[in-house]
Amino acid sequence: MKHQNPAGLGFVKMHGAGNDFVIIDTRGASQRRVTPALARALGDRNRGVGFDQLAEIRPDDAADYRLEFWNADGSEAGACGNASRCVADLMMADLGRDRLRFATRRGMLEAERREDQVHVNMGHPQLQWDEVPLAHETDTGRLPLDGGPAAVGMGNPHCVFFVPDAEAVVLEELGPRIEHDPLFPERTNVEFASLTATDRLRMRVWERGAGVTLACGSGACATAVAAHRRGLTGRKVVLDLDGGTLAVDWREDGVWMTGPVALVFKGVLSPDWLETVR
Ligand SMILES: N[C@H](CCC[C@H](N)C(=O)O)C(=O)O
Repeated sequence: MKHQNPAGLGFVKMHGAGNDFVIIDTRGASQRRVTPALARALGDRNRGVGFDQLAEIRPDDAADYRLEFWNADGSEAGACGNASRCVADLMMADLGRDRLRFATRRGMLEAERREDQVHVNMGHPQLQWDEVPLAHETDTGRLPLDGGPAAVGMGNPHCVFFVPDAEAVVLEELGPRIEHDPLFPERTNVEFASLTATDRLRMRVWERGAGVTLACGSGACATAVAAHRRGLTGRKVVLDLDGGTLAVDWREDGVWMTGPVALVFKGVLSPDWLETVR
């Protein structure tokens, strides 16, 4: 009865504002670790499970746990705000706590449950360029820009464009061109935002390694930081993304981000399927 083989790998599927994740806990000593090939295979929405990012929970001496993030194309991401909130929601329930600390490639981050939402401190932004010298046909008149784009790091790279109407942007066309522009040797996530009120932005995103996604937490943080530095908004902003609404508050201690989280299902990857992953 090979389908009852207990060597399958358990996972949890969650999403935050439609930004969807597979979460795998590999803290157990005998657990199979995530590899780029496993991330790519699992990220396949036809032959795998499908996700925007895969979050791997690892042990950590100084924190409650460590998180590694993988994109659907098998590449690694240094940060993922929405997956951080989803995993924190799970772990807080497990640990019976309302706050925790987790280690990531960009450093130690913290999360808190306040009322029914999980807030995560994404750390301080890394300000690269307030205006990127991007020589692109983005400014052809088809997509008028409100100034050049800004480049903001949130542990991962973001290139943020302010445009009069983010809805009009053809993400599939511009996103990959900017993602792969030689100005960004590690590629970049790409955001388009327009101001809809003094404290509100409409934002759409093309993610490095994942393509169009319904939301992006670190992208929302980067966009809020860029909007404030450009004098468009204060330090607290609400962002309406394709899959829901996120709120960002750039405080003294870092950029806090919050929004909804949902547990979709728990599952077990079959050993037969795992065998096919090379
Ligand atoms: N969805 C994520 C960001 C993924 C970024 C990833 N695509 C990268 O390569 O940096 C978030 O909520 O922050």
